[in-house]
Amino acid sequence: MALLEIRGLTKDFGGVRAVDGLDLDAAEGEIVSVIGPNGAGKTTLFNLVTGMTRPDRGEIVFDGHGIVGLRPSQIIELGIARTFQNVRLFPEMSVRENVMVARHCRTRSGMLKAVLRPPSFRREEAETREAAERALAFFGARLVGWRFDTPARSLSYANRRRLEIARALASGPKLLLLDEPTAGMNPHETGELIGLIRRIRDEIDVTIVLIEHDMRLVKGVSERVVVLDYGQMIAEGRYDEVASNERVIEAYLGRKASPA
Ligand SMILES: Nc1ncnc2c1ncn2[C@@H]1O[C@H](COP(=O)(O)OP(=O)(O)OP(=O)(O)O)[C@@H](O)[C@H]1O
Repeated sequence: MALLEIRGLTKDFGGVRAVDGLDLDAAEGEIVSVIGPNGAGKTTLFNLVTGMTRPDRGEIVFDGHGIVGLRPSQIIELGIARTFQNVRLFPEMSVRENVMVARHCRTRSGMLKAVLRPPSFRREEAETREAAERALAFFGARLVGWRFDTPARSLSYANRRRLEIARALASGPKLLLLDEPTAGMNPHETGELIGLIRRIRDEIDVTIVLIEHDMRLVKGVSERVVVLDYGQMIAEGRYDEVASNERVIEAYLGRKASPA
């Protein structure tokens, strides 16, 4: 059984059908890229899976649970984490704190314990801190050591994007959704990210679905590529299969990104 099963997913915004009867699966441990021209419905798909938007029709089953109608926080607890197209961090909080916040969906202490700070709270906080530091260590030296305590706003753009991924990992997901992880990165940084995404899958045992316009990354990481256009899946397969598919080439003609 697939880890994620989407059936007949449909979402309208006024007169626009952003997602149109979509069926999509992701198997455990797979890396799937979702590509398509601007406005194809990719981000709406992520918003539907994470509970930020409610579908008009269709089913989303994750790890055996129907998740349509659950709150985003419940979906995170079940094991789906995401990053956003535009970086969304707490700029004044430190690098470590930004990641610790995400870990709180796995902790049990409430407000009262946070004020009284009994030993059980302090133990849990130490564990949260260690989990955050482990997630940050995934990026080599870039986000560790003295950077643990620097405010997120002082990081370079590429490091802020890395921090977002670390934060998503700290929530302990089974499924990681990355929305345009290379946006704003230079070719060298993109090259690094290709290796990193594979390492995350191999070492943390997480399934990854990503939206991406940079075809170098799509080619470099995907086991399967799904192409959307006007909310429908128009092609699916290995990168070289979809890149030479006539419907895909046609969908991209005259639009921004192209599957070269
Ligand atoms: N909240 C909203 N209200 C109205 N229309 C929306 C909303 N969100 C998305 N849409 C519309 O739904 C369609 C799909 O948008 P979506 O952002 O999902 O596409 P996308 O494939 O992620 O595009 P891009 O590659 O540009 O990020 C577009 O026509 C968009 O204008």
